[in-house]
Amino acid sequence: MRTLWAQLGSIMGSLMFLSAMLKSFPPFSLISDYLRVYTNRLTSRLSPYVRISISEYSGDRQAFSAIQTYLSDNSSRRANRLKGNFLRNTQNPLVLTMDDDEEISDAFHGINIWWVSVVKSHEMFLNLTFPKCHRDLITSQYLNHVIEEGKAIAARKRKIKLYTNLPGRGSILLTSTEWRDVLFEHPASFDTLALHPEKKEEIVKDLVKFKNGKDYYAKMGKPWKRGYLLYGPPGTGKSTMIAAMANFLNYDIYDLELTSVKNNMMLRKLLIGIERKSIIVIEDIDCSLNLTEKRKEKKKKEKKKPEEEDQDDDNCKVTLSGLLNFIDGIWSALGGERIIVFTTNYLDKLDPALIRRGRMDKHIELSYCCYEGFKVLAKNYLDVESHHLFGRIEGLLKETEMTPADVAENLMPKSMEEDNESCLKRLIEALEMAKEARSGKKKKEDEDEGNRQGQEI
Ligand SMILES: Nc1ncnc2c1ncn2[C@@H]1O[C@H](COP(=O)(O)OP(=O)(O)OP(=O)(O)O)[C@@H](O)[C@H]1O
Ligand SMILES: [Mg+2]
Repeated sequence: MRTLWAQLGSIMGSLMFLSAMLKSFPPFSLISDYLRVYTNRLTSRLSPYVRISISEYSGDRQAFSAIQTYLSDNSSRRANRLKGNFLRNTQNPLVLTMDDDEEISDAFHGINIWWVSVVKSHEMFLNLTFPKCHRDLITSQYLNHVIEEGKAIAARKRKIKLYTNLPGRGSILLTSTEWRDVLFEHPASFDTLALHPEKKEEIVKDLVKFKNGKDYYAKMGKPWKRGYLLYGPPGTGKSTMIAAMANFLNYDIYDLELTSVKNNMMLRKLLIGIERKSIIVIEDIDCSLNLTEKRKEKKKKEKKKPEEEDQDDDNCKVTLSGLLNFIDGIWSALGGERIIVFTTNYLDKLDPALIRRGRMDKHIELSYCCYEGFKVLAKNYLDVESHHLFGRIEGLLKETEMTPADVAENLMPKSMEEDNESCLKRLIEALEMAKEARSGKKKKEDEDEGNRQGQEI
């Protein structure tokens, strides 16, 4: 049928060509117009097909790119002529899309549909042709299906990126800063995180609620954002948890190095450049604020007048209020689906204003390795789920304070030949040493306390 129609189409095409030729001779221009109008009418009357032409400037740019994604996915499997584009910073940099004027076919509920990509005067059109009798189904259901499927394909193919703020290009004086991205390929997941299962489940549930919470936040009239404060000693998995969060949510990470942001204005500029579906991370927030404190002290020494100080605050550094504005003010106004994570080793060093509830919605403590955490690490590093030495390790973990980082280091085989038993024994040895050191320290503290009390008496 389509072949027959294609032949008829070429006859109509010839008539259109004739009309265009006649147009160039003024005496025949009226005939030319008639010929063109009637050929068009005849074509649409006779044609058993409908053609819809969608322009890239048709309004909803997102819908157009979703259709493109859907067609690219289909075309790379079916079309004979493809266009290849190379992407930066990806493992599979070649992206294939259908070439101009190449046709690909699709089917929906048994109906055949044909798509052609056409470029006219620098404008791209996606033309779809389908049998006239299915007009309602195609316009009401098929097009929605294509857009939704295209969005889902894009989400599946989305690669997580890690952004860091670095000095702007050409900025010798380091007065400007901009985001630079690399592909984020950290393998951490909640499955491989050494954490008590109940705590893990609670965090995962919280993240799922946030990710699916668009309507919920809108109903509450609150911006779609959530703040997490991760605190605990070094090596307890704070950074690893951020990586697991990004992989779980499929969000980009924006690692904000606050100490290299010169002032509030620069901070604002950076924040405006953050896309949605992102985790904004400020690691070691206590150190960033320390820096602010040190500047304050320095200024006190220089004995500046208060007005001068305020001006300096705006011009020379990121202030606590600038940061709070980012969390509550500007940040809230920037759209949604953003998570902010602060990490610190010292919870008590932080300004209460920064961590009050509502700003940091959830405080998560990451602490020394528990037995449940050890079992996860043993599975990760040795692929072992039970062993006769596990009981001994469980007892020792209760009596010591060893970080998951240290447990992992001891568990890791030192050579290809080293067996599980030897790795577990090394961990037991390290735990016993830590236990001894701990009891020695405690004894010394008790003695010191005794001496002190003795002196007081
Ligand atoms: N809870 C954990 N689960 C799994 N691995 C962990 C965990 N904690 C630490 N590790 C391991 O130890 C290494 C260091 O952990 P990580 O960098 O996440 O610690 P941190 O809490 O961010 O430390 P710091 O306070 O120094 O930044 C990681 O590469 C990881 O292999
Ligand atoms: Mg860290």
